[in-house]
Amino acid sequence: MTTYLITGSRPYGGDATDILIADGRITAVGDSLSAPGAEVVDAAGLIALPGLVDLHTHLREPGREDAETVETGSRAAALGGFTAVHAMANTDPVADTAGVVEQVWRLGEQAGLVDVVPVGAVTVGLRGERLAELGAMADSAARVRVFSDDGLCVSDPALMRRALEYVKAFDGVVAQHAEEPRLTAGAQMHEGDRSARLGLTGWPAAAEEAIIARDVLLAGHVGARLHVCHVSTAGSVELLRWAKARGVQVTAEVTPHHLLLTDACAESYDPVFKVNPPLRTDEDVAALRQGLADGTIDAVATDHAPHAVEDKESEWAQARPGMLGLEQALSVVVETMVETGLLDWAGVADRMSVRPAAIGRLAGHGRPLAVGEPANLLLLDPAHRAPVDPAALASRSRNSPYAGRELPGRVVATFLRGTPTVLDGKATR
Ligand SMILES: NC(=O)N[C@@H](CC(=O)O)C(=O)O
Ligand SMILES: [Zn+2]
Ligand SMILES: [Zn+2]
Repeated sequence: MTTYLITGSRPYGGDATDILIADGRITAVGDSLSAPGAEVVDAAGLIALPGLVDLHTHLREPGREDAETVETGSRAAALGGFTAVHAMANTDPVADTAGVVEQVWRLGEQAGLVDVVPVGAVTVGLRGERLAELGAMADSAARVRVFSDDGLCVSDPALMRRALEYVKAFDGVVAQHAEEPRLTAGAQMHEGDRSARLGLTGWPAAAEEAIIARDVLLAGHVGARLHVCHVSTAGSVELLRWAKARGVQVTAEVTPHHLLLTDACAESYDPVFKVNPPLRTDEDVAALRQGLADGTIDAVATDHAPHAVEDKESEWAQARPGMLGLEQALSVVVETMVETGLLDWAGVADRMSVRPAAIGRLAGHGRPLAVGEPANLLLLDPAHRAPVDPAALASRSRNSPYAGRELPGRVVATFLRGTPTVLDGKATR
């Protein structure tokens, strides 16, 4: 393995120093390190952070390889500074057996750009009728710990309770897509003044909050771990704060798009802004940022949801919900959380690496930048600003809500266990 000497970067935005990487680990951190034979990476002016961990990625393989594959999604992830991504189970076939999760895991190993960690479905075929083989997926080579029917809500409370009880046996967690389906039939966007004016059926905040309220009570009752996917409303943040204060083992994530964009985007009728849960109001965005800053929301997760052109470029009501996220996630967090003074760089590392790794029980990720640790890290140029060009994305899909928008920060390099997956801003494979 090549030895790398990263010179002059600022770990967690602190003082500039050198980092030496050998045999997949960080072997020295200090000033003016010398390492004969090492490949030198000049990182003056760059911030060093632990490799990012995404709890919520749609890689679309198997089934929709025209929209994304494990390989193309892994490349997008590496370019975004990620070293591990959780691959959601709403594929075709659904990842509800040991066979499918092992297939996804192997495809990730072959691509070799990030650790692809499969999420297992909670119910067979995401149908919400009976539990999938959770134990077999946990025991498989993929070692599944996160279970989710994401895309759909486990809406039956008795089934949700049984799933929570079941995953305790292997320290698993149920990641809930909180949407009471009886309240969102035909919903197209956030329910409020704007949806009324635009004539689009609304998705009320209460549809999300009702499920979160129910689920934190269930998780508290059975003593299990619950994770709430893509929290989008101020009321959800309040419920999470209440549940955590009562000692419920609940964690939650917010997406970059819910930190930046609002339902005003729907005025354009451009379906690139159609997503579940929908973009909400300015007040919701402010509460989500505050909740992430104070730790009520544990993590940023992308909900990277690639869609083929024919599924996205249609009229609003026909378009599939979901937007790309991996390649711009860190930039959006820099704009919404760092440049606003809500989080420092250590806080970014905590919410995008340390805590998501802990929630997914990924031992080798979310580790400090310190001697002896696995060399999973990224180098970011915080001064770089450029408009997003969807044609330049590594994802196979083009449904970026940030097209043409200028965002701060550029990932210059990513290392996965000491091997560069990105150098000079380009994927190495
Ligand atoms: N977020 C979305 O709007 N869509 C996701 C499913 C999901 O995350 O609920 C998808 O799979 O496309
Ligand atoms: Zn979802
Ligand atoms: Zn999702």
